[in-house]
Amino acid sequence: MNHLREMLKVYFILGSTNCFKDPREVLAEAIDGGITMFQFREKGDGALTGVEKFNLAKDLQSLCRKKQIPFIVNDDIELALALDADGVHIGQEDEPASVVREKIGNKILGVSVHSMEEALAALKDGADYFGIGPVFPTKTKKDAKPTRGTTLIEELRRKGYSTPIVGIGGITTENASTVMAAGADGISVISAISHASSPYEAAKILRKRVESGEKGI
Ligand SMILES: Cc1ncsc1CCOP(=O)(O)O
Ligand SMILES: C=C1C=NC(C)=NC1=N
Repeated sequence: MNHLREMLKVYFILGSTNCFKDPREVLAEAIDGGITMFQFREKGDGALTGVEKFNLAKDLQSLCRKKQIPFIVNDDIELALALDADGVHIGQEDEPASVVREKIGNKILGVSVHSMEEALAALKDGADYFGIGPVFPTKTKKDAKPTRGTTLIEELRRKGYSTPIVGIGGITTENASTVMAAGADGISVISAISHASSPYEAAKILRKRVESGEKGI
Protein backbone atom coordinates (compact mmCIF):
# COMPACT_ATOMS: atom_id res chain seq x y z
CA MET A 1 0.00 0.00 0.00
CA ASN A 2 2.86 2.34 0.72
CA HIS A 3 3.79 2.16 -2.95
CA LEU A 4 0.31 3.56 -3.71
CA ARG A 5 0.92 6.27 -1.11
CA GLU A 6 4.03 7.31 -3.05
CA MET A 7 2.13 7.33 -6.34
CA LEU A 8 -0.54 9.69 -4.99
CA LYS A 9 1.87 12.64 -4.50
CA VAL A 10 1.03 14.64 -7.64
CA TYR A 11 -2.09 13.05 -9.14
CA PHE A 12 -2.97 14.88 -12.38
CA ILE A 13 -6.51 14.57 -13.76
CA LEU A 14 -7.36 15.57 -17.33
CA GLY A 15 -10.08 15.37 -19.97
CA SER A 16 -10.32 17.06 -23.37
CA THR A 17 -12.60 19.79 -21.94
CA ASN A 18 -10.01 20.83 -19.32
CA CYS A 19 -7.39 22.14 -21.70
CA PHE A 20 -7.00 24.59 -24.55
CA LYS A 21 -4.36 22.61 -26.44
CA ASP A 22 -4.03 18.93 -27.32
CA PRO A 23 -4.48 16.87 -24.13
CA ARG A 24 -1.72 14.53 -25.37
CA GLU A 25 0.72 17.43 -25.34
CA VAL A 26 -0.45 18.64 -21.93
CA LEU A 27 -0.03 15.15 -20.43
CA ALA A 28 3.39 14.63 -22.02
CA GLU A 29 4.62 17.88 -20.45
CA ALA A 30 3.03 17.05 -17.08
CA ILE A 31 4.75 13.65 -17.05
CA ASP A 32 8.13 15.25 -17.82
CA GLY A 33 7.42 17.81 -15.07
CA GLY A 34 7.04 15.05 -12.50
CA ILE A 35 3.43 14.00 -11.95
CA THR A 36 3.23 10.65 -10.16
CA MET A 37 -0.21 9.37 -11.23
CA PHE A 38 -2.75 10.20 -13.97
CA GLN A 39 -6.53 10.00 -14.22
CA PHE A 40 -8.45 10.22 -17.50
CA ARG A 41 -11.70 12.06 -16.66
CA GLU A 42 -13.76 12.80 -19.78
CA LYS A 43 -16.81 14.59 -18.35
CA GLY A 44 -18.97 17.71 -18.71
CA ASP A 45 -20.14 19.77 -21.68
CA GLY A 46 -18.41 18.83 -24.88
CA ALA A 47 -16.84 15.68 -23.47
CA LEU A 48 -15.83 13.08 -26.07
CA THR A 49 -17.77 9.84 -26.32
CA GLY A 50 -17.47 6.49 -28.11
CA VAL A 51 -14.49 5.85 -30.38
CA GLU A 52 -13.05 9.38 -29.98
CA LYS A 53 -13.05 8.97 -26.20
CA PHE A 54 -11.55 5.49 -26.50
CA ASN A 55 -8.78 6.64 -28.83
CA LEU A 56 -7.83 9.61 -26.65
CA ALA A 57 -7.77 7.34 -23.58
CA LYS A 58 -5.55 4.89 -25.45
CA ASP A 59 -3.12 7.62 -26.48
CA LEU A 60 -2.93 9.03 -22.96
CA GLN A 61 -2.47 5.54 -21.53
CA SER A 62 0.48 4.87 -23.82
CA LEU A 63 2.15 8.13 -22.71
CA CYS A 64 1.76 6.93 -19.11
CA ARG A 65 3.00 3.41 -19.87
CA LYS A 66 6.22 4.74 -21.42
CA LYS A 67 7.11 6.44 -18.13
CA GLN A 68 5.57 3.88 -15.72
CA ILE A 69 2.93 6.40 -14.54
CA PRO A 70 -0.22 4.65 -13.23
CA PHE A 71 -3.20 5.25 -15.57
CA ILE A 72 -6.57 5.57 -13.81
CA VAL A 73 -10.00 5.96 -15.49
CA ASN A 74 -12.73 8.06 -13.87
CA ASP A 75 -16.25 6.53 -13.66
CA ASP A 76 -16.13 4.49 -16.92
CA ILE A 77 -15.45 0.96 -15.60
CA GLU A 78 -15.98 -0.68 -19.01
CA LEU A 79 -13.39 1.62 -20.58
CA ALA A 80 -10.96 0.87 -17.74
CA LEU A 81 -11.38 -2.88 -18.30
CA ALA A 82 -11.17 -2.58 -22.10
CA LEU A 83 -7.85 -0.72 -21.76
CA ASP A 84 -6.57 -2.84 -18.87
CA ALA A 85 -6.08 0.43 -16.95
CA ASP A 86 -4.23 0.37 -13.64
CA GLY A 87 -7.37 1.39 -11.79
CA VAL A 88 -10.60 3.35 -11.58
CA HIS A 89 -11.87 6.32 -9.60
CA ILE A 90 -15.56 6.51 -8.69
CA GLY A 91 -17.82 9.07 -7.03
CA GLN A 92 -20.74 8.54 -4.67
CA GLU A 93 -23.24 8.70 -7.56
CA ASP A 94 -21.55 5.85 -9.45
CA GLU A 95 -22.06 2.13 -8.94
CA PRO A 96 -21.40 1.05 -5.33
CA ALA A 97 -17.70 0.53 -4.67
CA SER A 98 -18.38 -3.11 -3.73
CA VAL A 99 -19.80 -3.78 -7.21
CA VAL A 100 -16.89 -2.00 -8.89
CA ARG A 101 -14.38 -3.94 -6.80
CA GLU A 102 -15.98 -7.18 -8.05
CA LYS A 103 -15.55 -6.05 -11.65
CA ILE A 104 -11.96 -4.78 -11.45
CA GLY A 105 -10.30 -7.44 -9.31
CA ASN A 106 -7.17 -6.06 -7.67
CA LYS A 107 -6.80 -2.96 -9.81
CA ILE A 108 -6.52 0.35 -7.92
CA LEU A 109 -9.93 1.56 -6.64
CA GLY A 110 -10.24 5.23 -5.66
CA VAL A 111 -13.42 6.65 -4.15
CA SER A 112 -14.51 10.27 -3.65
CA VAL A 113 -15.73 10.72 -0.07
CA HIS A 114 -17.21 13.82 1.61
CA SER A 115 -17.96 12.56 5.13
CA MET A 116 -16.76 10.09 7.73
CA GLU A 117 -19.71 7.83 6.90
CA GLU A 118 -18.86 7.77 3.20
CA ALA A 119 -15.20 7.10 4.04
CA LEU A 120 -16.02 4.15 6.32
CA ALA A 121 -18.40 2.68 3.73
CA ALA A 122 -15.78 3.03 1.01
CA LEU A 123 -13.20 1.33 3.25
CA LYS A 124 -15.56 -1.58 3.90
CA ASP A 125 -16.09 -1.89 0.13
CA GLY A 126 -12.37 -2.17 -0.51
CA ALA A 127 -11.31 1.33 -1.56
CA ASP A 128 -7.53 1.74 -1.95
CA TYR A 129 -7.51 5.52 -1.53
CA PHE A 130 -9.88 8.43 -0.83
CA GLY A 131 -10.27 11.54 -2.98
CA ILE A 132 -11.40 14.26 -0.58
CA GLY A 133 -12.66 17.67 -1.61
CA PRO A 134 -13.29 20.22 -2.84
CA VAL A 135 -10.69 21.52 -0.39
CA PHE A 136 -10.66 25.00 -1.98
CA PRO A 137 -13.16 26.66 -4.36
CA THR A 138 -13.01 25.20 -7.84
CA LYS A 139 -14.53 26.25 -11.16
CA THR A 140 -13.57 23.01 -12.88
CA LYS A 141 -16.31 20.78 -11.53
CA LYS A 142 -19.68 22.47 -11.99
CA ASP A 143 -21.52 20.25 -9.50
CA ALA A 144 -18.81 20.10 -6.85
CA LYS A 145 -19.95 19.72 -3.23
CA PRO A 146 -19.50 22.71 -0.91
CA THR A 147 -15.87 23.66 -0.30
CA ARG A 148 -14.76 21.82 2.82
CA GLY A 149 -11.17 22.83 3.47
CA THR A 150 -9.09 20.09 5.04
CA THR A 151 -11.44 19.20 7.90
CA LEU A 152 -12.30 15.67 6.78
CA ILE A 153 -8.65 14.88 6.00
CA GLU A 154 -7.66 16.03 9.50
CA GLU A 155 -10.58 14.18 11.11
CA LEU A 156 -9.66 10.87 9.45
CA ARG A 157 -6.03 11.20 10.55
CA ARG A 158 -7.00 12.26 14.08
CA LYS A 159 -9.17 9.14 14.33
CA GLY A 160 -6.23 7.01 13.30
CA TYR A 161 -7.17 6.13 9.72
CA SER A 162 -4.03 5.65 7.63
CA THR A 163 -5.81 5.09 4.31
CA PRO A 164 -4.04 6.87 1.43
CA ILE A 165 -5.71 10.25 0.79
CA VAL A 166 -5.48 12.86 -1.96
CA GLY A 167 -6.99 16.28 -1.51
CA ILE A 168 -8.69 17.79 -4.55
CA GLY A 169 -10.33 21.03 -5.58
CA GLY A 170 -8.73 24.40 -6.30
CA ILE A 171 -5.26 23.14 -5.38
CA THR A 172 -2.36 25.26 -6.67
CA THR A 173 1.35 25.76 -6.02
CA GLU A 174 0.32 28.30 -3.36
CA ASN A 175 -1.88 26.07 -1.22
CA ALA A 176 -0.56 22.56 -1.88
CA SER A 177 1.51 22.55 1.31
CA THR A 178 -1.63 23.19 3.38
CA VAL A 179 -3.20 20.01 2.03
CA MET A 180 -0.07 18.01 2.86
CA ALA A 181 0.14 19.56 6.33
CA ALA A 182 -3.42 18.35 6.97
CA GLY A 183 -2.23 14.77 6.50
CA ALA A 184 -2.94 14.03 2.83
CA ASP A 185 -0.51 11.77 0.97
CA GLY A 186 -0.78 13.89 -2.15
CA ILE A 187 -2.69 16.42 -4.15
CA SER A 188 -4.95 15.91 -7.15
CA VAL A 189 -5.19 18.76 -9.66
CA ILE A 190 -6.79 19.59 -12.98
CA SER A 191 -6.48 23.26 -13.90
CA ALA A 192 -3.31 24.08 -11.95
CA ILE A 193 -1.54 22.01 -14.62
CA SER A 194 -3.99 21.88 -17.55
CA HIS A 195 -4.47 25.67 -17.71
CA ALA A 196 -0.84 26.52 -17.00
CA SER A 197 1.14 28.21 -19.77
CA SER A 198 3.74 25.55 -19.05
CA PRO A 199 2.21 22.31 -17.73
CA TYR A 200 5.82 21.12 -17.40
CA GLU A 201 6.75 23.93 -15.00
CA ALA A 202 3.45 23.68 -13.10
CA ALA A 203 3.94 19.94 -12.49
CA LYS A 204 7.55 20.49 -11.48
CA ILE A 205 6.68 23.15 -8.89
CA LEU A 206 3.75 21.14 -7.51
CA ARG A 207 6.07 18.14 -7.08
CA LYS A 208 8.55 20.32 -5.20
CA ARG A 209 5.83 21.79 -2.96
CA VAL A 210 4.48 18.35 -2.10
CA GLU A 211 7.87 16.80 -1.40
CA SER A 212 9.33 19.62 0.61
CA GLY A 213 6.15 20.87 2.29
CA GLU A 214 7.34 24.26 1.09
CA LYS A 215 4.94 27.11 1.78
CA GLY A 216 3.68 28.84 -1.37
CA ILE A 217 5.84 31.85 -2.32
C1 LIG B 1 -12.96 16.45 -10.00
C2 LIG B 1 -13.14 17.29 -8.79
N1 LIG B 1 -13.66 16.79 -7.62
C3 LIG B 1 -13.75 17.66 -6.62
S1 LIG B 1 -13.18 19.20 -7.13
C4 LIG B 1 -12.79 18.63 -8.72
C5 LIG B 1 -12.21 19.52 -9.76
C6 LIG B 1 -10.77 19.82 -9.47
O1 LIG B 1 -10.29 20.67 -10.49
P1 LIG B 1 -9.24 21.81 -10.16
O2 LIG B 1 -7.96 21.14 -9.70
O3 LIG B 1 -9.06 22.53 -11.49
O4 LIG B 1 -9.85 22.68 -9.10
C1 LIG C 1 -13.86 13.57 -7.98
C2 LIG C 1 -12.61 13.10 -7.77
C3 LIG C 1 -12.00 13.16 -6.49
N1 LIG C 1 -10.76 12.70 -6.32
C4 LIG C 1 -10.06 12.16 -7.36
C5 LIG C 1 -8.68 11.66 -7.11
N2 LIG C 1 -10.58 12.08 -8.58
C6 LIG C 1 -11.82 12.50 -8.86
N3 LIG C 1 -12.29 12.41 -10.03
